[in-house]
Amino acid sequence: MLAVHFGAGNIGRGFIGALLAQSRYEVCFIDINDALVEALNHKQSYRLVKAGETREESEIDHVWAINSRTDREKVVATIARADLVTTAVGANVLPLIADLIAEGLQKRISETEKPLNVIACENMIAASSLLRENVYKHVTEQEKGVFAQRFGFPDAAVDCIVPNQTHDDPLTVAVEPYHEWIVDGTKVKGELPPVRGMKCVDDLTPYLERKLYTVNTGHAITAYLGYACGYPTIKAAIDDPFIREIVQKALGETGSLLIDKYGFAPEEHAAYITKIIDRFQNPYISDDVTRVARSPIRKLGANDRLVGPARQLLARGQKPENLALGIAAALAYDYEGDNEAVQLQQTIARTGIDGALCEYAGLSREDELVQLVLEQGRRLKEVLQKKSPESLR
Ligand SMILES: NC(=O)c1ccc[n+]([C@@H]2O[C@H](COP(=O)([O-])OP(=O)(O)OC[C@H]3O[C@@H](n4cnc5c(N)ncnc54)[C@H](O)[C@@H]3O)[C@@H](O)[C@H]2O)c1
Ligand SMILES: O=P(O)(O)OC[C@@H](O)[C@@H](O)[C@H](O)[C@H](O)CO
Repeated sequence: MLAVHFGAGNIGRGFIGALLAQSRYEVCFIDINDALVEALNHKQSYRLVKAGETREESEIDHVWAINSRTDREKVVATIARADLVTTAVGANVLPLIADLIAEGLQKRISETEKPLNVIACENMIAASSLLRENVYKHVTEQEKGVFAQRFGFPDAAVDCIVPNQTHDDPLTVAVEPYHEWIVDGTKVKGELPPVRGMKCVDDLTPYLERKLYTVNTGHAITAYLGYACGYPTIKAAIDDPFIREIVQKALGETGSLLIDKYGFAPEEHAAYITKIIDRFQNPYISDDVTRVARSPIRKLGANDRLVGPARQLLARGQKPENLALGIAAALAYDYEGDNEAVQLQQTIARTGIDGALCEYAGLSREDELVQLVLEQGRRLKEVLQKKSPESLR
């Protein structure tokens, strides 16, 4: 079996590609990073390290790669004969790879009637659906009919922390031992050849929202508060009692939303939160706050991990003060190495915090959430000033 996976980065090599290879797929990575592609083709394997107490190591083999910038035709031909296509390139990149996937699927139609599934493993609600929408922009009306019958774009929830890292061998990747990969089984076309660690469900939304609004909400707030307090890593940030308390309370807020919407058992959800905070404290992983905080404009999106649950809670008559404090911290994120942070700060300088929330989170100036974020922004400033006036950015 052949899997084509877009994005040979942290989650591509460390999680999706590794599980596929361990499930006896030959994995063809598609990337635009020359050095990575060359190294994968040279070695055709890489080392996977489980960053836990026992530090298990294994060799992932039967892998190779294509550079989609220089070898488009090869990518198209490989998609045409694949048994599965997956992505982990970043949500913002999905529209940029859609034309290439469309071309591969067009070629496939002329060669075989076999169905194929394309699963976007990105941190957002309905990433595969977004990819499908973008792929359909590149095909004719007539082709759309065949595409709809033959090609599935099941949405998915993926969870495994893979930090940025450097090793002597740049292909080596260390990942946390925990992982979860849940796929919307109702959108699968034909048979999905089994993948170790992948679970298909009939109703993905509760799992997807539980993951995004717990793991990623907590992670983002830890990162933005950690950055504001001058901590370099997620572990250092979550070890700070002030940050841990805010994160715990914010996850209490999203928890009440998730329990209310989907009927999760409160004790089980509390255990889920505890487990996640433990994962942030993993002493065998060093995860930079700037990785987790990356792309603050995307993270401030209307349905994303911060504003998404906060809006829903307000609509239910609840006041998510700790989420609002997390949003205020995200708006303060001014790391110069992050293009979105730079753009965010320019927008704030031009239009104010409320203007930025209107532009990026789809809110209006009168929205209760905007007022709550402004209020919590003042609280955050006071806390930080008391904590360490000299570290206040
Ligand atoms: N790292 C994690 O802990 C984690 C966990 C779950 C989900 N995710 C999600 O997985 C996705 C990837 O995250 P990551 O941490 O692996 O990022 P990463 O930066 O390590 O990897 C992304 C890879 O995509 C490649 N890429 C960029 N543009 C491309 C293009 N046009 N065509 C082909 N390849 C392209 C990059 O060169 C890079 O190798 C994101 O959506 C992220 O939210 C990450
Ligand atoms: O990948 P992002 O930028 O959406 O979010 C950063 C982290 O929160 C994320 O990568 C987590 O490590 C991951 O989602 C854990 O499963």
